Amino acid sequence: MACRIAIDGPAGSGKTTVARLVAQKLGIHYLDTGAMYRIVGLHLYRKGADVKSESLRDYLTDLKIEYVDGTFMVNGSPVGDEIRTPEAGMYASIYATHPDVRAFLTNMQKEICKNRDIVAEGRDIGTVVIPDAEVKIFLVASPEVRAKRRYLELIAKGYDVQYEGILREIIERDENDSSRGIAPLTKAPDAVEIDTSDLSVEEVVDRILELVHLRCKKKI
Ligand SMILES: Nc1ncnc2c1ncn2[C@@H]1O[C@H](COP(=O)(O)OP(=O)(O)O)[C@@H](O)[C@H]1O
Ligand SMILES: Nc1ccn([C@H]2C[C@H](O)[C@@H](COP(=O)(O)OP(=O)(O)O)O2)c(=O)n1
Repeated sequence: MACRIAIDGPAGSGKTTVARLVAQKLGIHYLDTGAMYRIVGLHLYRKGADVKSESLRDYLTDLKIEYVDGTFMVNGSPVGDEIRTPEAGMYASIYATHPDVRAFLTNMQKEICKNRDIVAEGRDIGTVVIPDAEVKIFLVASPEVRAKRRYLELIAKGYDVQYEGILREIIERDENDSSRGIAPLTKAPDAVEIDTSDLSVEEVVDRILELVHLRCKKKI
């Protein structure tokens, strides 16, 4: 039986960092669903698609997303850092509220997660993508802590950002992601909540691994 680990939470709670490490330590697949929403968000923004349109399907027909050995390819080319900007995160959050975008990506994500040991991270993994996941984690941290982490991360990458602007963006995306009508960011009833505000990355990873060994029984 597969061991599927769902890690959900708001921006900057540590999902990507801990999910990659858990997957690496267990030697299993890893899926960053946020990257998929960022790819689609940037694509739709560049096409000038109106998120209020009834249908966005026509804008998605020429977007081929492939997932090859943990790397996303878009129309045959590997995805670059352009999806990691605060703007791309905001476009992702905006267009992620549209049912056509969610259907397009959720079907792909379910396929990738089918019948394999995997760590998948995002907003709706434990509630929509893998609702029967063996392990469900919901990471939380204060907006200020998450903004500071994202600010330091972007500064280290050479982006010219201000902490106050990042805090505003984080709060706006939190509101967007948790108040939308479809697949909102919310803790699944059977998810284990971990407040990462005062925990190191290693401490968060260790807590998740303890749950994996408990819930997945086999030592994967
Ligand atoms: N527990 C933690 N303590 C300190 N820094 C963290 C912790 N978890 C993640 N970070 C750092 O915060 C930044 C954002 O983490 P990330 O994993 O991208 O969050 P998310 O995927 O939830 O948006 C990264 O630079 C990461 O190294
Ligand atoms: N499973 C997912 C993953 C991301 N999204 C949307 C909502 C998020 O604000 C954006 C960007 O997600 P991403 O995980 O890359 O953002 P952070 O790394 O948490 O800052 O995409 C979603 O609606 N569902």
